[in-house]
Amino acid sequence: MENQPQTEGETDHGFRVHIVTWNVGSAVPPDDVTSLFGPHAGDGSTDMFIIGLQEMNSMINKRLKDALFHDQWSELCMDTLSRFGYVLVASQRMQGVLLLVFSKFCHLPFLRGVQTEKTRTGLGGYWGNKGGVSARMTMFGHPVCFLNCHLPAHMRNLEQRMEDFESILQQQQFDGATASGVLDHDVVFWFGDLNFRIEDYDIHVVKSAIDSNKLPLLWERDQLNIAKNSESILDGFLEGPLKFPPTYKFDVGTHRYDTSSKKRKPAWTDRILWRLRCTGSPVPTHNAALQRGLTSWLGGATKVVQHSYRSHMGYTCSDHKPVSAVFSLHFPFKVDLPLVTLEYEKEWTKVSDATVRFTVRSSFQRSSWDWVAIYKVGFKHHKDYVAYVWAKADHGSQIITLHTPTCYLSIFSVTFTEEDLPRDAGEYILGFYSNNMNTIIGVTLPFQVRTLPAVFLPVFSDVSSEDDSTLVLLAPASSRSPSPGKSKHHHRHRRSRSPAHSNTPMPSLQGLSLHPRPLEGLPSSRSPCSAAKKERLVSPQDTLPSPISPLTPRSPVSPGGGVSAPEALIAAILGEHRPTQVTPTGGRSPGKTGETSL
Ligand SMILES: O=P(O)(O)O[C@@H]1[C@H](O)[C@H](O)[C@@H](OP(=O)(O)O)[C@H](OP(=O)(O)O)[C@H]1O
Repeated sequence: MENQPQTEGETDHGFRVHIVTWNVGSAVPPDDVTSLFGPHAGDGSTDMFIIGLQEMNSMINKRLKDALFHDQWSELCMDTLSRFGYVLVASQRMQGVLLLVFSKFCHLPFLRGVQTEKTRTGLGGYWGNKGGVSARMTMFGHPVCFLNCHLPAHMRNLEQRMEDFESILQQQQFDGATASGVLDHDVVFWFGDLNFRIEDYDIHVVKSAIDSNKLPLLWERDQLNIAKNSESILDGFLEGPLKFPPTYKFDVGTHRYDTSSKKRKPAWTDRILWRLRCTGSPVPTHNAALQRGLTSWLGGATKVVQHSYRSHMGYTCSDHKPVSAVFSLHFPFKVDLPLVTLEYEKEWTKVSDATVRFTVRSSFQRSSWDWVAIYKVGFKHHKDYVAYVWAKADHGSQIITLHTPTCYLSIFSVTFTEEDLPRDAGEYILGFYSNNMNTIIGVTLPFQVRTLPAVFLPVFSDVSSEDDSTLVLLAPASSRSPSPGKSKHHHRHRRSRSPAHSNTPMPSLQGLSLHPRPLEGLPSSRSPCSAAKKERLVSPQDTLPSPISPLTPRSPVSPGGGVSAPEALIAAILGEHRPTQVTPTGGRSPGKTGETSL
């Protein structure tokens, strides 16, 4: 029963995932899609938002434009969700089929091994008007896959739908030893315009069942419900009750079912299902006996509870209505030790103090193209930074190496230049981007930056504050002061190859003050994304501009590539203070994996 939908509002404190699917019928996006994300989109109760669209306008001129910029739907979703503190983690598009994965930024360090796939099934596999796009990752150590499909239309094509789904599942293979196929993941969410129809009844019977709210009559004639009893490929897929009317097909601009000459029968074409692997992923540890014991003791499998499954009948721009579902995921254990932790080295009371220390676990494989960035809360994706500096393994100044029972930790520092520092007041975070893992793998809590009236600020001197916790960053107007670069008191650690360096003379800085944000973990800012200085990242390797999608993995990463147990968990269970030692040479070398062991 635990996998059965609960009634809305039931108390549950899992990891909340909100999924939306919508066949947008080539429509231009409406001005506001906030309601798709539920009445509580901004209250931080949702951990991830997943959006699957089908039939986005993919005419050739539109696709060229979208290739140069983000498509309008992605922009709209990013604009909407970034206001609430959600960051785009993955996106995959195939012609009109799009998948967007957003997460609260505080979860980014624990979403690893992000990979995407796409499979064309249109025109015998040559055309991407139909098919599937997916994104997979481990969430706190547990492999989860999201698959958005657009299957063939029309009542008669039931068999083709099943064949296409099977072919998508077969063709989508991810790198890595575990969870290489979609169904190998502990949890799979399958959604989209699956195009299943209501059999037998004619259009009048279907419409009258809808009008008289006798939906259960139609459930038993729904092709997907019927197929679940006979098609082995559908084994294990679960779906909540269809308590909303069929979401297809409407006259565009109305709430009226199709009155065109096509006379399509209403159907629940737009669906959201989920599937759990029979046995969950094992608790990661080197000790096989310990692993078996812990896995069985902890229950082994991730549990999923559905909290709502509904349509959004108010939208009229497409011949389909959007459908959404909210789930909570209950992980038997969580891998929640960050691979990289960041901290401000000290109070940034002057420009030369803008130093960030970051601690890297030995098992994390660094790259020359990793960077530390300042992000304004409300940022949209990992390249939506205010500024960044390379965190090169060879250039970062290593401070110390600490040996712990399970690994060794190396501490480095990087320094932002005056030009890098935020000009806008607001909430910011620091993030560490891993090029190998193609994600932000370390974040700080948000901190406040306040602009102070520069006229009151002495040049290059600390400003006292009534509040002891207030950190004040001073930066004088250049017209009133020498360049800090020339000041012997304020030597700036300008990195010769810092991507954040600009040759353009920068406008003078306002006085800024940084305040540690008192709230723990949860982003609450709804401020729109900063229009502050943005510089395109051009790595020394790159001769071309950055990829169009900032989230396209540059190199395959290996899912399930060995996530070791959280020490605290093992220690707690074993009653030991010191868990089994994992040495850097203990067979846990991350190699090329995207999911580096702890
Ligand atoms: O645009 P695509 O991806 O090639 O496929 C079309 C799409 O599935 C439409 O929803 C469908 O219209 P209906 O929903 O009205 O059936 C149309 O059928 P049609 O050819 O009968 O118009 C399909 O050809």
